[in-house]
Amino acid sequence: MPPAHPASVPQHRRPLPLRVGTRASPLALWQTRDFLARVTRFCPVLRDAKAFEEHQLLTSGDRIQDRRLAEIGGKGLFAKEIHEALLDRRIDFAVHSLKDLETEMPPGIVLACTLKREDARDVLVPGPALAAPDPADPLAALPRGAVIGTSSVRRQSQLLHRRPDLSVVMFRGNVQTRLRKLAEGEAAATMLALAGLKRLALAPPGAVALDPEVMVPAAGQGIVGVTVRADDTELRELLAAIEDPEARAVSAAERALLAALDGSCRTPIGGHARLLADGRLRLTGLVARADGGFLLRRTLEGDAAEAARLGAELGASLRRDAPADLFA
Ligand SMILES: NCc1[nH]cc(CCC(=O)O)c1CC(=O)O
Repeated sequence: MPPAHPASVPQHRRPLPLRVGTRASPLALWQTRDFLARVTRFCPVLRDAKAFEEHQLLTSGDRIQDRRLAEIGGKGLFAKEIHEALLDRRIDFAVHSLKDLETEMPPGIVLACTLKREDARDVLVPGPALAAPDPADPLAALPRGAVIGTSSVRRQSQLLHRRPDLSVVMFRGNVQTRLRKLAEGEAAATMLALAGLKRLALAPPGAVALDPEVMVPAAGQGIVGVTVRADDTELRELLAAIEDPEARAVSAAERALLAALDGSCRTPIGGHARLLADGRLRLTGLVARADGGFLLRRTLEGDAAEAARLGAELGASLRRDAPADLFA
């Protein structure tokens, strides 16, 4: 799809500023400001310094720091209060990390725009006591019995499947908090999304990216998504014009996979799609047990125009062949 010509962007007659909702973490703020910069490049009438007003919102996911997301209700927790602000008309649109956004939007809210994907891979970050891992096989290099900090059941299951000798301690908080815990020796290494590190211009020494076939990323990882009220035609048109069609296709596949598998938010699930040179789409899905004792990974290729159908099909196939208790 060719990028829409700027002339097709609607003139904005509505009162300014447009109010943008965001979480307050450094990563969320970076993503929000990057998004606003894209909008103003595309729509010069919004270049005015007073065109946007940033509303930082505290979500349940930010408040609850002592438990796994999987235990307290999963993804929706980073978006609930933001959805409420949209529906209450306290904000006009909101910027999210797509991987923290539930697959089904609440009534009245739509995912209007997905931005160009940053690197979707996870990285292994060694703490100060560890030698830099071998980039060819980073997980093999971890010392026997080492303690790895993560609170993601998806990362934990894939790590323990490969290395049952390792143990895992909970690491929550934003990217900076987790790096501080690592520096303080709470774990020998941790795993983070490369996208977050790149956006924050952080390059922890020894960090190595993990092959997405070895550590299947989360659905939507590295993609920023923007939500608006379904009835806000004007903003929906503007946002549709700056959408990245490739990000829309891969996220449609990954999110349909997630939706098809989503029996319980405690289930480790991975989903990663990429567009091939011939316009086809290749999707890898993973479902596992948190302790790594069971792990099923499958790949499917199909027409990128039918990304969501492909995701649903792969999700159904994984679900059929995984133990039923994973979806209880
Ligand atoms: N769950 C927190 C979160 N949500 C999005 C990112 C990274 C950026 C992205 O995936 O777009 C992170 C940090 C991490 O997982 O290390």
